[in-house]
Amino acid sequence: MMRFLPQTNRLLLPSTSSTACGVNQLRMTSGSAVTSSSVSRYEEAVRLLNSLQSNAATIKKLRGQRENLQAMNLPQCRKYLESLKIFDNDLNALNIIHVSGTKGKGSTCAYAEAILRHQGLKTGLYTSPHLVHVRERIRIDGDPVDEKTFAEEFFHVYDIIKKEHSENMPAYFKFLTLLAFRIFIKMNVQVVILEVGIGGEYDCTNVIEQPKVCGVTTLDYDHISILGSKLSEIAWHKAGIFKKGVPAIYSPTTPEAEEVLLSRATDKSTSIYEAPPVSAYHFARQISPGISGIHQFSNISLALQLVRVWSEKCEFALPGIEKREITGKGFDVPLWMCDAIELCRWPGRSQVVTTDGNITYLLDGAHTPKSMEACSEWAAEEIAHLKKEKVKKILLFQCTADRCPSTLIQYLKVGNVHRFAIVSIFSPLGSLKLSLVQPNSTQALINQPTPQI
Ligand SMILES: Nc1ncnc2c1ncn2[C@@H]1O[C@H](COP(=O)(O)OP(=O)(O)OP(=O)(O)O)[C@@H](O)[C@H]1O
Ligand SMILES: [Mg+2]
Ligand SMILES: [Mg+2]
Repeated sequence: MMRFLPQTNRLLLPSTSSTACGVNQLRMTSGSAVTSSSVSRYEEAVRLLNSLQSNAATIKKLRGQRENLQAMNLPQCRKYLESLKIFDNDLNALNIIHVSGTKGKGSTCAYAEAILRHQGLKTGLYTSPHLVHVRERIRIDGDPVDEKTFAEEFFHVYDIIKKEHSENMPAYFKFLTLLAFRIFIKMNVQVVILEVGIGGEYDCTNVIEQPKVCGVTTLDYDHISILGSKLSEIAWHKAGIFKKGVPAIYSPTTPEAEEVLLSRATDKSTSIYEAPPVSAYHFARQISPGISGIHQFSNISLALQLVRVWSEKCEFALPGIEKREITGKGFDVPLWMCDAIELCRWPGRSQVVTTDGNITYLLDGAHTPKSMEACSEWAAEEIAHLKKEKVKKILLFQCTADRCPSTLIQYLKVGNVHRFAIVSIFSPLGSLKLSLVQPNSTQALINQPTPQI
C-alpha cells in the first residue's frame, strides 16, 4: 500500500545531522557500550534531577501562591525552550498526540504507541509516573531511553539551563518534559504520544502549539486542591490542551463535564467527538487486550480514534483503515491492530505477578474513586480465576502525595479473598514505602512492616 508522509515533516526525513533543528551536538562518552563512566554520569544525572524536587516544606509554602505559579508554568517553559534552542517548529514536527484526563492517560498512550509502532513508525512516548526508574517516562520505540543517551541529553539541558536560569531552575516534572522534547528531537522520532502531567491548561506539556490530535480520557476526582472539586472544573483544566483546528476526542463523561468540554472546544475552534463504546468497532478477531480490565476498553476506543485521526492528519495511510472524514464513529479494526492491542504492555496497571513462594501480587495504579472501583472489579475477576490455587493474593494500589489510603480503600470491594491490601507509596526518588490496609477496614495501619503471610 502506498504511504504518504507529511511533506513538512523533518522527522520523516533521514536523520543525517545531529545538529538538525538547532540543537547542539551530543557530547559523547567513549564507545557505544555502557562504560563505567557513562553509568556514573547517569547516576549523577539522576541525583541532580532528584535535587530539583521540592521538599515538603517548600511545597507547603508554595501552596498559597498556587494560582500564580500555575499561570507562570508555560511562560517559564517557553523561556527554557528558547535557551535550549527548541522552537515551535521543532515541537510541531514531532507529530504529537496529546492526552489529558484523570484516569487511563498512560494506558491510552501505551495503546496508541503500540499501534503506531506496529506499523514501523519510530515512536516517542512521554508518560508519568514511573514505577522503577525515571527513564520509563521517556520511551523510544516502546523502550525506556538508554542510560547513556539519558545522561548525555540530561547534561546538555541541565548545563544550559543552569547557566542561564540558575536562580530559577525548573522543578522535576518541568525539567523532564524539556528533556523529553530534547531527546525526541535528537532521536528523530516520527510521532510523539504525550501524556499531560496534571490538568492540562497550565501543564508544562501544554507548551506545544500544534499537536495533530488531542484526547481526554475518563474524568474523575484527583488533585482537587489544584483542579477543583467538581467534574466541570476538572474538565475545564483538561480541555486546556485543545487547540485551534486540532481535532479532540474524549471518553464518555457526565453531562456537566461534557458541557464544559464542548464549550471550551467551541471557544477554541476545535472539532470534538466522543469516543464510541468498544461495541461500535468490528475487530478482525477476538482480542485479549495487553492491559486487562473492562475499564481498559474505553482507553482502547480512545486510542483507536486518536490513531485514526493522527493518520488522517499526517496523511500516513494505515493498512486496512479506509480514508474517511473524522467522525468519531467505530470502524473495522484490522488483524494487525488486534495484534498490536494484544502486544501492548503497561506494567503496574492490572498486572498479575506470580512468585515461586506461593504469592500472587495484583499490581494496579488506581488512586481515585473511579479507578479504585475499576481496580476492584479487575481484582475480583483475577481472584476468581486464582481461587482454586493455594496462593496468597496481595493487591497493591498507588497512594502518593497527599492522597489518603483510608479514603481510597472504601472503594475497594474485593471482600475477604485476600488477606491484606497493601497500599504502595511510590516516590520519584525510587523508594517504596508500604502501608498495610486490612480489607474490611477503612483504617490504614500506616508504615507497619510487611506481614508474615
Ligand atoms: N478508563 C478508566 N477508568 C477507570 N479507571 C481507569 C481507567 N483507565 C485506567 N484506570 C485505572 O487507573 C490506573 C492508572 O492507569 P493509567 O496509568 O493508564 O492512568 P493515568 O491517567 O496515566 O494515571 P496517573 O494519574 O497515575 O498518571 C489503572 O491502574 C487503573 O486502576
Ligand atoms: Mg494522575
Ligand atoms: Mg499516568
